[in-house]
Amino acid sequence: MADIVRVEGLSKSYKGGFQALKHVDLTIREGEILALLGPNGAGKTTLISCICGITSISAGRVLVAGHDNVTEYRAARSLIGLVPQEINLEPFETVMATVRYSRGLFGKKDNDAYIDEVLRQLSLYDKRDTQVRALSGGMKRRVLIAKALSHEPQILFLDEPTAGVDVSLRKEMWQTVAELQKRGVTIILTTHYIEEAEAMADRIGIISDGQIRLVREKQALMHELGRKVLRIELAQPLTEVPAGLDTYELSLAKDGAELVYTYDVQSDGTGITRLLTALAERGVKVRDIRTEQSSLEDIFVDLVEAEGQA
Ligand SMILES: Nc1ncnc2c1ncn2[C@@H]1O[C@H](COP(=O)(O)OP(=O)(O)OP(=O)(O)O)[C@@H](O)[C@H]1O
Repeated sequence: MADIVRVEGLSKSYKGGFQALKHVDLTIREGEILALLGPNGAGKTTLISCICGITSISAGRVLVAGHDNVTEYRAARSLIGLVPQEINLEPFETVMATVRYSRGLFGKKDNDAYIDEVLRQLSLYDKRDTQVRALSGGMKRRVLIAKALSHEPQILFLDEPTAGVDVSLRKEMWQTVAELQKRGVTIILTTHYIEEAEAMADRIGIISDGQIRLVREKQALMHELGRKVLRIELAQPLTEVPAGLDTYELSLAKDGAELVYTYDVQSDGTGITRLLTALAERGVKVRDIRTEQSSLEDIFVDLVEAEGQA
């Protein structure tokens, strides 16, 4: 996959001196969905605003399909659509007029056939003559996407597309984004919902404190992170892990009252039944068992904390 956006050594300090981005390097691949995941205030909005050229850069540069987004602003910007976090629509305008107006802002010639196509993609076509105020929240969000797509960009940035949105609308948005990707749009979204990154992204970038902590294929990340812990409460405490169980990743906790088995969720068999049988054969009596998923969230928090201390 070719690179469509390159961010090189990007730093951003706001007036007053606060440094929101610290030497960020990031490559976005053509056709992918990249989720930028990070806690509040991590710098996600600042990063996409800098890439889109609506916030000034303090150091470094951004290339959009080879165009520097400062020295070749127009060429770079014309390739980008940005869906902002806030719904800022003119309530009395119709859907069609709203989207047409956005296209005009980019100096593009009228092309209602294209806009109709975008509205169809977003299931808004039958609302094209409806005033924005009469739309549901989900439809308004799709109008924001239609506006962002109005000038035929190749890259779409979605800033927290589902913040404050209920579960069914969130799923609807995920579907919409997947459809857009199928049609060849490269998509970058910011989110602090881990399950959103998990559901949608090809790659996940984790950002905190103005720095990209890692960017990884989702599958690889889930593989690394998809570990579970089985806590086996023992009837009698042990002083050491019973012999002959080397194939299991076992440790003792709670002064030997608990045997902890860590296993990979992705592997075909978890080995739990075999482990429990092996324990019974060794006379180890089990009082209770419970599992804990080491979620993407745990790993995310661990990672952000560990990196923060490094
Ligand atoms: N215009 C501004 N002036 C000064 N500081 C700002 C400005 N905009 C953002 N910041 C600060 O920069 C940091 C990063 O903000 P940003 O909005 O990029 O974070 P975010 O990751 O998008 O957060 P959220 O998930 O809450 O939207 C925050 O500490 C924020 O307070």
